[in-house]
Amino acid sequence: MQTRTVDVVAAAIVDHLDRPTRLLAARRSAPAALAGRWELPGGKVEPGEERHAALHRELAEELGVTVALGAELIAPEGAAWPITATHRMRVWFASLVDGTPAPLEDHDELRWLAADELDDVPWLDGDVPIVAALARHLAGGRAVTG
Ligand SMILES: Nc1nc2c([nH]c(=O)n2[C@H]2C[C@H](O)[C@@H](COP(=O)(O)OP(=O)(O)OP(=O)(O)O)O2)c(=O)[nH]1
Repeated sequence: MQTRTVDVVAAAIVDHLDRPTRLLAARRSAPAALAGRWELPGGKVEPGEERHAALHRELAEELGVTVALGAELIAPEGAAWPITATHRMRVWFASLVDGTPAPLEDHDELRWLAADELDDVPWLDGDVPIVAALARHLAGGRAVTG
């Protein structure tokens, strides 16, 4: 039987899209198997929902913020990052437009991490290559505007 792939969207929220130096990381509080691991805020795209709309909805629900989306962080093989055997994730850079991020839902801690601090937290396994790509952007100081 073929398993359907679950589409996830997430945001690499940075301090500035024109010269990113820090990334907002979120620690999961549930489910138990993932609690304590760090990720990019976001979630599953609902049936019939457009990806950007899903991402804005998730960020409002989880962090209480509005963002401006920048460039997409494209995976080496196609746009989507294969985060688990059944889930693939699209990632966009984003910057805050309104609200102060708070761990309202699904997370119990948030941290702004500089390029040399990204390894300080235990990321979800599927995020490790994504974070490595993000580290290069933070260190490189190039614009990630849309
Ligand atoms: N949001 C997010 N999910 C990730 C990341 N890396 C990773 O492997 N995942 C996995 C964890 C989950 O199995 C899945 C996303 O599910 P989720 O629980 O965040 O989605 P959701 O907010 O829509 O949750 P729900 O409605 O199903 O409760 O993708 C990441 O960086 N961000």
